[in-house]
Amino acid sequence: MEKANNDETVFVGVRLRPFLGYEARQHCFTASRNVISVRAPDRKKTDFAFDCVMDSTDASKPSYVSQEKCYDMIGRRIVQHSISGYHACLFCYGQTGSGKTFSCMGKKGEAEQGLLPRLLQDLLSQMESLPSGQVHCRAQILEVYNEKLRDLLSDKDSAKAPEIHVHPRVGVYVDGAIDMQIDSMEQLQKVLDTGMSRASVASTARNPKSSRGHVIFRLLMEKHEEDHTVVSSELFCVDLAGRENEKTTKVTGENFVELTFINRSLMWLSQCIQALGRQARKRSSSGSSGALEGSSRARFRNSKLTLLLINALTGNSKTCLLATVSPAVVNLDESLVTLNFASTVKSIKVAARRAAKMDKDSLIQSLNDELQSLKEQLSKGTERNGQDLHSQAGLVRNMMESYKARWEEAQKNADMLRRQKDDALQNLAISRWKFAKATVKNELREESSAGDKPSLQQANGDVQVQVDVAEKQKRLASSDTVSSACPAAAPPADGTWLNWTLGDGSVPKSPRTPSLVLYSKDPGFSGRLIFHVADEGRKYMLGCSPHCDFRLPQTLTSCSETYSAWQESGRLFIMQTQGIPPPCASIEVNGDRLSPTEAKELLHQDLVVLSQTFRFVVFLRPDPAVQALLFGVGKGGRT
Ligand SMILES: Nc1ncnc2c1ncn2[C@@H]1O[C@H](COP(=O)(O)OP(=O)(O)OP(=O)(O)O)[C@@H](O)[C@H]1O
Repeated sequence: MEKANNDETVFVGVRLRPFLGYEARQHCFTASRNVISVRAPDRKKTDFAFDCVMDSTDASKPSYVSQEKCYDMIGRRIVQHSISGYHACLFCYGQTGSGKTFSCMGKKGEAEQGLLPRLLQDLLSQMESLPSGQVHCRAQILEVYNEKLRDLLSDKDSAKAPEIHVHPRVGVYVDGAIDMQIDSMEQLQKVLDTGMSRASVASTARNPKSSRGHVIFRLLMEKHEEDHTVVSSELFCVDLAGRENEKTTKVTGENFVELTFINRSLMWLSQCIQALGRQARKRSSSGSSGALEGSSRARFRNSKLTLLLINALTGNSKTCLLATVSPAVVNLDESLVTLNFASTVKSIKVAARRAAKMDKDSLIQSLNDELQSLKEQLSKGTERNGQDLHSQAGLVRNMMESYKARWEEAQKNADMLRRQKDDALQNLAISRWKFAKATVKNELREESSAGDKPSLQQANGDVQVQVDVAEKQKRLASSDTVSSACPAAAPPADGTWLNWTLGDGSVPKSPRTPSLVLYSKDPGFSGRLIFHVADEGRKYMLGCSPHCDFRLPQTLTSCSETYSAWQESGRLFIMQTQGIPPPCASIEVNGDRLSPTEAKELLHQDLVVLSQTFRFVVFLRPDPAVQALLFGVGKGGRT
């Protein structure tokens, strides 16, 4: 597992919401950059410094922090952490009605969207640039309500409540919760809407839509590699239920019971945070390793909320806290509790590590071994309580089956996407092939209408070959340099091309490395010149200079080092040298002119025209159709 260079603190942002109807417009804070200061009558002046302070009290002020700005200040970094392969967690903490759900989820309408939909949108669109079928996302939405775990994606209230387990290899595993495969933002938005519509909300004196449970959104991202390994990372976004003073609250009945559960679980969270803060201070004063002590770890087992968040808070996750506060004097005491909590969180040190690569077979094997050993213990009826062993075996079986099913589904999806991509490529290749064929046909038509057999100079109008024909034919006949890239040889005395391969004239062979194959109207020249871009990572220069790897005939339209071509993982790219103007340097691919700064991936059968003169067909794999066109195979060979 890769370790971060240095311990980092949790990123903490504070957001002041606007005044609500029940609050007298009496400010108790001032905010400037990253400091929020208490300025209230009869109160000690206190400053709190965080990573950022967001003032959303007044939309008419230039310093107003909108939902979009809030995302820029705190949300965007979560996406960066996730994309870089870290576990990441954002949690919102604050008094009831202070703006946690508004900040986290937002409201309908693009401008009012909260952090979670924004960051998911960003994350998914960044993932789109990765090779298709490689990353698979699954989402869970859970709620801890009255210390019970609820699956907000399940429509069956009667379903068995999910259970949290911390497995030494797998980490936090929620048994019995649905995890939805996510393929698009629309689908994710639907999942979010469904989950949030099932969250426990009630009207209280402080908030007509008060969350009565902690809502935990969990996105599991798995990057499947070709060597049958997987890198999994998780993103948590937690909208905590709001704290409220049990002595001063006006809530009663069921809402009061909920409040006691909320406050108790927040108290456990606070205790875990304080223990982590103490540990961080001890670590920095004694220089100790900082591994989480047993007693601190055990503390996380006190509540479902802390157990779920153990990964996010104990060091292997990049974590951000958004603390929300009311600007009003009437809520100052509660706001101070929030700011003190946020200060303690700020002192926690985490040593985040990138998620490790996991061998799929080895994980399934180790779960299977664990299951067999539990079964053995059960059959012997020894040691631990049989009921315990039984449920432990059930859990391991579920875990194993869920991983197997998930990975099989991921494999099926990847295969389907690969097939779709192959089909699309094939169609593209067919259209490129049609383009190339049409070009050839037109030229042949032009030639036949011209009547006479054209001279070499005319027939090969696309390549003004400046060589003696007899000499060239002699070279062709004697050449057997077919299969591999020629090393950069000394410039031949006759000034012809360097670093090229010639078809041997009788049994033309196709290149085995990504190549540019000369296409000419003269069948005596088509396919006879092959530029092999053989070595991965090497930049091959094309031009008329003797230093070029591939030397083009010197004409008015070609300059010294005019183009470069290179290979990356079997893919071929070309680009023109900057600063050389057209027509000296110009690249057309299938009739489209590239911009001077564009590096273009060349695909099999692409027709490339350099300096408006030299034509090449891109050859990436053995292909009878291209061979017939370029080398005359299947048409009785060359004459
Ligand atoms: N930054 C803000 N801009 C505009 N309105 C806000 C902002 N923050 C909160 N509000 C409004 O304040 C009210 C309470 O906000 P919200 O429901 O998000 O609080 P909460 O902290 O989630 O409360 P609870 O803990 O009770 O669920 C809502 O009407 C919300 O629209």
